[in-house]
Amino acid sequence: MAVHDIQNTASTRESIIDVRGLEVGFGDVTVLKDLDLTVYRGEILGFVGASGTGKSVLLRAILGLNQKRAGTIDVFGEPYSQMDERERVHVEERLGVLFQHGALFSALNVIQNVQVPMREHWRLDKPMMDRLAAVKLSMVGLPEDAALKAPSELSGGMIKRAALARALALDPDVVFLDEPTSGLDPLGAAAFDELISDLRSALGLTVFMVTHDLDSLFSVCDRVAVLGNQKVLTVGPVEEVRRFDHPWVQDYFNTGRAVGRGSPAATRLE
Ligand SMILES: Nc1ncnc2c1ncn2[C@@H]1O[C@H](COP(=O)(O)OP(=O)(O)OP(=O)(O)O)[C@@H](O)[C@H]1O
Repeated sequence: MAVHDIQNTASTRESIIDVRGLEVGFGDVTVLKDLDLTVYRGEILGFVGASGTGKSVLLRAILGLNQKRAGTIDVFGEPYSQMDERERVHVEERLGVLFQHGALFSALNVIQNVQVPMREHWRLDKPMMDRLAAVKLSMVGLPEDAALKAPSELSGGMIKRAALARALALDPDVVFLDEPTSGLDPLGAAAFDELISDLRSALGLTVFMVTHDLDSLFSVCDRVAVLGNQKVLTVGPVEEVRRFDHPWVQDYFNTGRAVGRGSPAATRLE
């Protein structure tokens, strides 16, 4: 079945990630099949679907961390799987990732965490890396004294911000966010959404955001893609996607649960 693309703007916008006919599975289990999805430069794309449908599997497949069985994934117009090592490393530098729960290295302090990608990809002396990492921490709104703290000393919101600073370490074109607001209180989640939106405007970022958070979809996402039946069922502006005739979509968006952040109803969706 072809993707139901409510707002097909392919002719006018630059595709940054183009997934066609993707199949990913593990052993006897097929998680994704015949999946098509395009991410356009400069947009914030929200990616939703029931728990366990394969949102993180897709994110990891795009990053080359999950093997695909079939299909193509083009990143910046080039097929990822056909790149040589040098091209792949270059593309990796343009993709920042905030994994679910932040995934900071517990043995490193905050500024050292931010410097991990810099050490892997760049040859810079320590004073320069310290200066660059400090800029990233300030961009995500962390106070200066957070730099030398261990991850265990940070609040949930600060962990997300530190992980975002690490995702931004190499000045990427695209950031992948896996459930960035999960575990945050309503105000913290709203502040994080605002930060994403501000960074997109300031840096011209493209954002691929896996989320369960309805408020994020309505407040910051330009388009929303829905994963179901192993593929993208529909993609478009949230106000149109919410009208898509599919039981999960109707249940998720339109059963009175798409209400304010932090309400008991909204919390059930986390
Ligand atoms: N490395 C792996 N080996 C085997 N099965 C896997 C692997 N990674 C993911 N899966 C399976 O793929 C399915 C989809 O997992 P995934 O984490 O992508 O779901 P999700 O949509 O992100 O869920 P949630 O919203 O709960 O985070 C699950 O059944 C999961 O067990």
